[in-house]
Amino acid sequence: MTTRVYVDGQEGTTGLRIHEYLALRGDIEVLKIDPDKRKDPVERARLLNAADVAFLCLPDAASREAAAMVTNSHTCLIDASTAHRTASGWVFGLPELAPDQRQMLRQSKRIANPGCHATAFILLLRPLVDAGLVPADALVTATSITGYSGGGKKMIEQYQAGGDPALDSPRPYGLTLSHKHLPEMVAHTGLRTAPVFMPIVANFYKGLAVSVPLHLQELPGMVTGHQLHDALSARYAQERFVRVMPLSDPSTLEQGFFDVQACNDTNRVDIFVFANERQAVLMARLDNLGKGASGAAVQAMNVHLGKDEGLGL
Ligand SMILES: NC(=O)C1=CN([C@@H]2O[C@H](COP(=O)(O)OP(=O)(O)OC[C@H]3O[C@@H](n4cnc5c(N)ncnc54)[C@H](OP(=O)(O)O)[C@@H]3O)[C@@H](O)[C@H]2O)C=CC1
Ligand SMILES: CC(=O)N[C@@H](CCC(=O)OP(=O)(O)O)C(=O)O
Repeated sequence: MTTRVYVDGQEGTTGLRIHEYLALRGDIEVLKIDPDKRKDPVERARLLNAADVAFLCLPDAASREAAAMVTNSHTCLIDASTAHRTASGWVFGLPELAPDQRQMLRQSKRIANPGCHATAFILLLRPLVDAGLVPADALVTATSITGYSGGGKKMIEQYQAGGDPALDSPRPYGLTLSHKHLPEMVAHTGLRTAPVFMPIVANFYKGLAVSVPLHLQELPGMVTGHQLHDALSARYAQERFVRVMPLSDPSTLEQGFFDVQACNDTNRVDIFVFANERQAVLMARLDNLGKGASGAAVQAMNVHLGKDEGLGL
């Protein structure tokens, strides 16, 4: 039996990439909206209600509007926006979050997929908070380096137009210290306090790496880099899309520089612990359009439908 899928926001960065994944599948019938009607509420409502699964690849306000248009109990919504990530009644679309997450995704018709920075941050911290190695009341900081496609169509156009020398160098942002991913970072790690979070966008298309520095002496007991690494390795041992790299990854240290783009065109997250006796830096890298957005959305659909989680890449 084929699954009928509609992508609301089909012309956007996330929507287009989801279509590329769906095109590889024989078990999916894609419901397309006439391009002239793509913002027509009547036509959108018709297709949203006709779909078994509908992806919302829209700005937050339009996602809330789309969710309200679904009047049947059958359609499963998978929202890529920030609108519902901590909302009650919605399950967080990160299968690797906790042992019972897949079961919750199977049962729910409302799935809110994580933000790209948040995916990396949560996958680093959640197992360590659960294991008591990082206490829930720890005060944590995080930096993220991201490609410009994370900013959607407008930012992509701005970078690709060229001619603005300010865009040549990396640009820190989120300097109001209220980035939109902070609520989900708190809600899904178990941390009580939001991290000080500084994202940096740079002049490359895609790829993202979040870094979390830790002073080991500030953690309870005598936590070592080995323990942090062991806890992450144990949690993700059975996860096909999360790879925990060797402690203080020798090949990265040999190169001397971290490659932010090495997960591009995959649905993978690579996790690193670099450590000495006093300090550690946790790092997670992913493709912001893959595991950070469209790949994750298709994976969540596969989990919901009880299908193989692979994306057919
Ligand atoms: N890019 C990324 O790395 C990630 C993005 N996300 C989230 O996914 C969502 C989509 O992001 P992204 O694809 O980057 O954004 P884009 O700006 O690339 O695309 C958004 C699309 O939504 C369309 N749209 C806007 N309003 C409406 C409406 N009322 N009805 C129907 N369509 C509408 C836009 O149309 P038009 O073409 O006319 O502008 C556009 O095609 C956002 O909430 C974003 O935050 C999540 C994770 C990562
Ligand atoms: C470079 C850039 O601007 N990136 C976006 C994040 C993209 C993402 O994950 O987005 P959503 O939360 O919108 O789903 C940002 O930091 O706001």
